[in-house]
Amino acid sequence: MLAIDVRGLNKWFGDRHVVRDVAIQVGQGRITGFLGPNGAGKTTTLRMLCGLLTPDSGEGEVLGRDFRAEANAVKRMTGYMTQRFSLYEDLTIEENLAFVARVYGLDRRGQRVRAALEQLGLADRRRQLAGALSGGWKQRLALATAVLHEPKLLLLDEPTAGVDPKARREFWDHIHLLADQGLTVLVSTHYMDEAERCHDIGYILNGRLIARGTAQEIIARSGLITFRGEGPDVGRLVLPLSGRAGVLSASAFGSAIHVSGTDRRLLEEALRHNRSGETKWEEVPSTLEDVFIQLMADQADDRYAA
Ligand SMILES: Nc1ncnc2c1ncn2[C@@H]1O[C@H](COP(=O)(O)OP(=O)(O)OP(=O)(O)O)[C@@H](O)[C@H]1O
Repeated sequence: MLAIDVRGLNKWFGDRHVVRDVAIQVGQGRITGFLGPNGAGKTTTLRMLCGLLTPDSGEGEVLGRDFRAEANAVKRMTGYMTQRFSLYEDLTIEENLAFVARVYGLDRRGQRVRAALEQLGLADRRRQLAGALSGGWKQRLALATAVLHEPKLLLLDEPTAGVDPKARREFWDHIHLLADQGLTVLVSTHYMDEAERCHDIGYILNGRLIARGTAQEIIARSGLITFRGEGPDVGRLVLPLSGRAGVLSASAFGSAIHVSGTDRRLLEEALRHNRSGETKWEEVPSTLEDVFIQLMADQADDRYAA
């Protein structure tokens, strides 16, 4: 079942066309990550889908409603967790939840607060002041407040920026539990590890949705071939390789470099040319990061062409 089925989505800010003819379908209970450079139009797209921002054009359904005519109904069924979520630092976890429940005029308040505390593993800490919590726990509380009204759609804006790896993992485990219960999740992110935890990915560039699918599908469709080079000072090869024909991207990963392209012959020729004898090359499966680096490089080329 589709939670989102929208086409022809456009948005202008003044004379700037920031979302261009986006068509998108999202299955119910799927977690979809949206990636793309700063200012690409991710947040604007997601806010329009959730009824938080009025599009200039577009038609279709979100959560079974006409997403433009019934934008308010869609908005009410959406939970929104922004990067800079606001909590009341001098209230406890439980008081924060109870406060949000009152502000939104929710029914069954006590029951909802108890359920959210349980669901997100906050019950033992419910009397702790929000201000005294670590980043990971604050973020979990923010998630609890975002789902208190039992939304059908959850919008997360770079949800684990600045959170340590253990807390990130636990946060994502909770997101998956919510999705398993039918919640559809849209995530805007710059982090590859977050993207890899999503079921599907959308890549937005200059307001256009240019890649869509699972990580594996996007990697396969890119046709990207990647070689990994290892050896002493291998990082110094990044610059000379970057300029060569057939090399779409070259970048350092720890003590190795990844060199990618779509034309095998040209790529191998470039590597042969830079062979120093000390560098060992092996072909490796392209990663999502390799593909995104290439997509970003394409954008740079577009700019030069414009
Ligand atoms: N309310 C607004 N008024 C005018 N311009 C806006 C408004 N909101 C966003 N923009 C512009 O629209 C473009 C797309 O912004 P958007 O926030 O959707 O990008 P993004 O892909 O989410 O970027 P980031 O990764 O930096 O969050 C940007 O150039 C931004 O400056």
